[in-house]
Amino acid sequence: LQQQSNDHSLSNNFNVSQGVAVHRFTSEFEPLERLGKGAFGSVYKVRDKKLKIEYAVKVGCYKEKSLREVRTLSDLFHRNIVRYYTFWMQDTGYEWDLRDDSYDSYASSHHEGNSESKFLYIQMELCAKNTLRDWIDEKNKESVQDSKRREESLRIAQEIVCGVEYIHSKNHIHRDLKPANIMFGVEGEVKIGDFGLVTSDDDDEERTVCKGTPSYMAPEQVRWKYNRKVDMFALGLIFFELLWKLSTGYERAKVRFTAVILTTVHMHGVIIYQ
Ligand SMILES: Nc1ncnc2c1ncn2[C@@H]1O[C@H](COP(=O)(O)OP(=O)(O)OP(=O)(O)O)[C@@H](O)[C@H]1O
Repeated sequence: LQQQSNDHSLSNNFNVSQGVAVHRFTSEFEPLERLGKGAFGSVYKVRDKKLKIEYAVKVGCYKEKSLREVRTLSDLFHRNIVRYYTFWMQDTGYEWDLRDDSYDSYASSHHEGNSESKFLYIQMELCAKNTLRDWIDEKNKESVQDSKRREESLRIAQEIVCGVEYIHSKNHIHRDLKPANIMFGVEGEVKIGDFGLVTSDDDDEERTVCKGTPSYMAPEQVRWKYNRKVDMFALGLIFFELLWKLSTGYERAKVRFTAVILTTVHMHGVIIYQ
């Protein structure tokens, strides 16, 4: 697998995709299930036909910016970060037909006449289906506060911090940390995923537009000038949700409001007396 990963390094893949790999997805993998759908595209559970090993493959329209997810993932190797294997581009997309559980590949319709590859495929390790969002929702269903919740929350929180610390040590900012982007590996270990909004900690150009998920975004993230601390803001909100039952949007908004006030106080040295 390491060899395969090396063979298909960032620079090699362009050549591979323009040459032989036109239908690589369906020729090498058996798609088993659609795991999720996001802004970029869909993520599929697949089985490698030769190796008989299951992976996750993310399929979306190719844009120059979508390569930053691949670039970052290929730079990261950590137990708490979803493992990247390889990527390639095809001029055919892929659509899972939910009505009859069948699937088909399709040619791009919106870039017709353009001979360049138009779909990006990212092969990753397969994580458990339930994300941290599901874990929190499940815990919130329990009427009495589960005594194990604190214990498990602490372990999860520590692992998220480990992953984020590593991302920052490589000079990246995730920018979209939220429970739905935190998954679990085979041993229940945390796996941070969805690096679609990742940016470099010294790349001002990428920060001219407001990006992220509003309910987890640091207040300064709407402006151009911010740094890795925006990830820490999101972490704080995730820790609240891990530990306490914030079942309504109103409760969530209250926590976020408090967090914004505290951040403002911290950033501007303002003390508010009530
Ligand atoms: N490696 C993986 N293993 C298992 N499931 C995954 C994996 N990667 C993603 N998923 C599932 O697919 C869903 C969509 O993935 P992801 O968030 O990466 O896509 P996206 O298009 O970038 O979404 P977004 O709109 O949040 O940016 C996730 O919520 C998760 O449930």
